[in-house]
Amino acid sequence: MAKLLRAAVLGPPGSGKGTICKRIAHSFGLQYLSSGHFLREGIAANTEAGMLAKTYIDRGMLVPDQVMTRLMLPKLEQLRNHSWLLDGFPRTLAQAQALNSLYQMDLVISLNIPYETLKDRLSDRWVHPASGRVYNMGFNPPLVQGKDDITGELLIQHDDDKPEALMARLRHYKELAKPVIDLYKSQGVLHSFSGTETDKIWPYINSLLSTKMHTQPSGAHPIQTP
Ligand SMILES: Nc1nc2c(ncn2[C@@H]2O[C@H](COP(=O)(O)OP(=O)(O)O)[C@@H](O)[C@H]2O)c(=O)[nH]1
Ligand SMILES: Nc1ncnc2c1ncn2[C@@H]1O[C@H](COP(=O)(O)OP(=O)(O)O)[C@@H](O)[C@H]1O
Repeated sequence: MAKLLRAAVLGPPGSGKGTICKRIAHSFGLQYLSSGHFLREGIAANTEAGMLAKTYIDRGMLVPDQVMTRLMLPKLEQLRNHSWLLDGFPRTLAQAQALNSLYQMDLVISLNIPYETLKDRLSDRWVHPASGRVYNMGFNPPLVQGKDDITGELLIQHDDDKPEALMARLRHYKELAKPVIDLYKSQGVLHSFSGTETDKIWPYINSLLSTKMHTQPSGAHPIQTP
């Protein structure tokens, strides 16, 4: 059985996790799972977990660990015969330990982006709720302003992207992400990237994934998730 790739991208809100995960999934045919997207699906579907998550997200807080592991781990179990890439999970040490009890991570990418850049990006972030497709008026604008390229449906801005919510989110992110980053550093699988432009960081990530994927055929599956 070819060894499968287990990878994750960590970073504060607006750091480009989703943008980079989409590029990796597209270039390497990896299954891509976004914790934020699954949470928003639960909120849109009015599930019990979704309603609970919304109370935390609206206050710029992280959703409780047991809600996140109950949401994410069964999805990974369904993909046990595929390589996969995680966007935005794990975000706390408890989540990382729950993940590590089931899977040995091969590669964890940590994005270090300056606060001012995050603030500017999030103020221009527009999303298509149903698909999770993300746009940015400066970086990747929609073909028609305010409309999703594929469906033509209206784009929205997340309440938690507003500057006043960002400070809280960033503070929470930093204090909770540090032990996760230290854990993967101690396992020798962490790769950190700093900068203010995804297009400048991408070539390094691309070559890192190429090395990882070619040293262990991933059994990758060509189906993309949004
Ligand atoms: N100006 C600019 N915007 C970017 C860049 N990379 C990503 N973005 C946009 O910034 C916002 C945050 O990116 P996203 O991938 O959603 O970050 P995430 O919150 O970490 O998943 C989105 O609107 C992206 O389209 C970049 O290099 N420059
Ligand atoms: N792994 C996680 N653990 C706890 N909360 C999470 C997790 N992933 C996402 N969330 C919550 O959902 C919100 C949106 O997540 P996401 O879509 O990844 O956006 P961002 O990367 O901009 O924070 C986060 O701000 C956080 O409140």
